[in-house]
Parts: sequence; structure tokens; C-alpha cells
Amino acid sequence: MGGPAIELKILDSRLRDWGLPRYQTAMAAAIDLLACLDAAVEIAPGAPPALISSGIALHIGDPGMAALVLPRSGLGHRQGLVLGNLVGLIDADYTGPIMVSAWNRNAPGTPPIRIAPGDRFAQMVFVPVLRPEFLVVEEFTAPSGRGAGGFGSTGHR
Ligand SMILES: O=c1ccn([C@H]2C[C@H](O)[C@@H](COP(=O)(O)OP(=O)(O)OP(=O)(O)O)O2)c(=O)[nH]1
Ligand SMILES: [Mg+2]
Repeated sequence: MGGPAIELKILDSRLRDWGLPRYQTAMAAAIDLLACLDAAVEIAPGAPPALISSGIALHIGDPGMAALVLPRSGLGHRQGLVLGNLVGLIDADYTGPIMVSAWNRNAPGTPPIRIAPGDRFAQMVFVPVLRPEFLVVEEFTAPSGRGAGGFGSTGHR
């Protein structure tokens, strides 16, 4: 409700039964993505991430918007299911399937993580994007209080 409309293709018809990715609460920031798998997968700790389709394609089609694929907090924090690319970036001009790199970040020797078809296993948030042009200069025009101080230059307390 209230957001811009963007085109979505349903690539996996099971989403018509499971329900499209959607906001789970009235003010949720992200939609949950469903694992469009043929069969359950188990991802072992230390194994390469599994590339899993969300079953949808989008054409955001607006350079002022992108989407980010993020872990779900409960799965990431409690179970160790995060993303092989840490964060997925969906460009406004990408029209292929939205894929999720599912990675078990747990220590070797711990049990595998199981993802079943239709599981809500990751989430996606739409974000505004600025695309500045660069003005190449020899010296910055305005003074900066911080200057080049970084990487802990302000201390800890
Ligand atoms: O988790 C992700 C990350 C990316 N993508 C898709 C959408 C994105 O627009 C495209 C390219 O992603 P990105 O620019 O991050 O990857 P790249 O390695 O730079 O690939 P490219 O050269 O295609 O831009 O891949 C996904 O489906 N899932
Ligand atoms: Mg890229």
C-alpha cells in the first residue's frame, strides 16, 4: 500500500498457491522471499553457498530505486543462514530471476541447514538510490572538520 508500482513476473507457478513474496506486517520494511526449490536442500557448514531462485523477476525500471537481498534476522542470527554475497544488490535494469546465495556460516561439524520448497528464507528491501556525477577537482572546495581522519580516529568513548 502506498508505494510505487513495479512489474513482477511469476517464474514459478507454485507462488500462486504459496502466495507472492509480501510484507508480513503492516509496516514491515522488507518482503520475504520464498525458496523455489524442486526439493529440500541441506547446506552444510563450510559448503559453497547454494544459489536458490526466489521464483520472481522484477523490472524496477527506475534509476532512483534498487532492491537489497538480506538475511532474515531469526535465520541469520539463530540458525546461521546468511548470504554468500553478504548482501545482494538488485539493479533497476536487471530483469532476470532474483536469486539468493544461501550460505551456512556455522562452524564445521555443526548440523546442516535445511531449506524446503516454499520456505521464507531471505528478505528483500527496496531502497532509494542516488547516482551523482563526479566533478574531478585538484582540491576540495569546502573545508571539512574531519579531514582525512578515519578508521577509529574519533576513539571509542
Ligand atoms: O543476491 C543477488 C545479487 C544479484 N542478483 C542479480 C541482480 C543484480 O542486478 C545482478 C547483478 O548483481 P551485481 O551487480 O551485484 O553483481 P556483479 O557481479 O557486479 O554482476 P554484473 O556484472 O552482472 O553486474 O544480479 C541477484 O539476483 N541476487
Ligand atoms: Mg554489477
